[in-house]
Amino acid sequence: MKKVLSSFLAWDASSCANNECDTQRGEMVVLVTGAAGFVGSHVSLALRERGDGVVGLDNFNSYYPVALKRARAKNLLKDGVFVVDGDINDSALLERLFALVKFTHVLHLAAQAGVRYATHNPLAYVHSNVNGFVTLLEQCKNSNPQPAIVFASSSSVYGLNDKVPFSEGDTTDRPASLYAATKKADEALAHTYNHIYGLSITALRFFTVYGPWGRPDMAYFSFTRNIVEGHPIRIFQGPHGEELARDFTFIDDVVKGCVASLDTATPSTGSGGRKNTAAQHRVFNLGNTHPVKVGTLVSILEKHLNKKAIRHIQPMPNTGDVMYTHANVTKARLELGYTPTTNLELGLKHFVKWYQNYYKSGSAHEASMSGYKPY
Ligand SMILES: NC(=O)c1ccc[n+]([C@@H]2O[C@H](COP(=O)([O-])OP(=O)(O)OC[C@H]3O[C@@H](n4cnc5c(N)ncnc54)[C@H](O)[C@@H]3O)[C@@H](O)[C@H]2O)c1
Ligand SMILES: O=C(O)[C@H]1O[C@H](OP(=O)(O)OP(=O)(O)OC[C@H]2O[C@@H](n3ccc(=O)[nH]c3=O)[C@H](O)[C@@H]2O)[C@H](O)[C@@H](O)[C@@H]1O
Repeated sequence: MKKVLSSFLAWDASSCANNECDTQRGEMVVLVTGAAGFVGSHVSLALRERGDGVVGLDNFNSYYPVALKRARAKNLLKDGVFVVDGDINDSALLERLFALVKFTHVLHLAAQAGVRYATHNPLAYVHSNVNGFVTLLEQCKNSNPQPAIVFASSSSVYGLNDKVPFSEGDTTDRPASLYAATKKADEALAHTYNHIYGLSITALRFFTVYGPWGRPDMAYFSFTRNIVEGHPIRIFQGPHGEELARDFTFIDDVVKGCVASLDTATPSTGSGGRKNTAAQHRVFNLGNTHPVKVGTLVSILEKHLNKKAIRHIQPMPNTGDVMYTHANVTKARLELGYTPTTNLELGLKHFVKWYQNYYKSGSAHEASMSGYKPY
């Protein structure tokens, strides 16, 4: 594997041997799990572009078209980021990877995402989001040096809370979906590994992220496809006819939040499984702070696509959705300098432009979601 990796990596791993990297100057060596995914591919590129060392890890599963994941990985390779094809549950693989590369940071984005699919395949969530996370934490705990960890939690942990906007200190004990419950478990596990082993861990609660190279299972993407192809779309509403709303957040803003979280992450204080002193344990909302109704999102898409949607208004299925999300990002602004700058109108314009250009190639139509049709 060393030979394979070294031939692909465009940075000098030896300069970061013995943990001599100065993270304040951006000289980080980052393992990005889920690097072939939507958020992972964007952050990997951003890190690489400013000169950090990046190695990706992704199992290229078929939850949505594998061709899209392969296309993202191909783009990354052009910029010197090699994505290892493997599972975060493979502890032997992780051990070999960490022996080969002295990671200063781990950006952990690999997960089974999607709220409603959890009712179809709950064990996929337990496999990747719970077992996989513990396997990765164990590897980080046993590494010397121990990398600082930043990982993706989710706005879904706020569950059935109706106090808005959501702040990090709010309770998260009423998850509405199994997906949310696994993200809540991740946050609890992060606390434990910080408490016992001194691992430095930051949880980022993303709010419905969208943009170019996005996820075909998400509403903005599947709506676009259906509008273009002349198929109806289903718009869910609450039990009393209320419209659902989301704090849709553009990918570039989320990338900035991820990079700032890595830049401000302090090193872990344990070594080789032993704790020395308490290390950093943080939680941040990364949202847009302006919730938009799903029907309004559809109207914006109609405008950018110059085509009307066939709207079917339906009761929200009992599959884990919440009515409303809204982030308070004061904490992220103060500690990370996070300020979202792209509104939904502009962000969807970027997405539609990418969609129209990318789909000319047609390659994202390949593969399947293991027979699962979410919409
Ligand atoms: N996109 C959003 O709106 C959003 C919102 C909140 C939280 N999140 C979280 O952010 C992270 C990234 O989300 P995304 O939208 O990029 O999703 P994504 O599905 O595009 O990316 C996740 C990647 O992880 C990989 N993966 C899954 N299980 C794996 C395993 N066991 N081993 C190795 N690789 C594995 C997948 O192949 C995929 O490429 C996820 O943790 C997700 O739960 C996303
Ligand atoms: O912020 C989050 O934590 C979550 O954001 C998204 O989940 P979701 O908000 O459900 O995103 P979409 O699947 O794109 O749905 C957006 C909205 O459209 C609605 N919708 C979805 C699908 C559909 O056919 N019709 C419809 O009205 C949903 O009910 C929801 O209100 C991601 O898919 C999750 O992985 C992530 O954890």
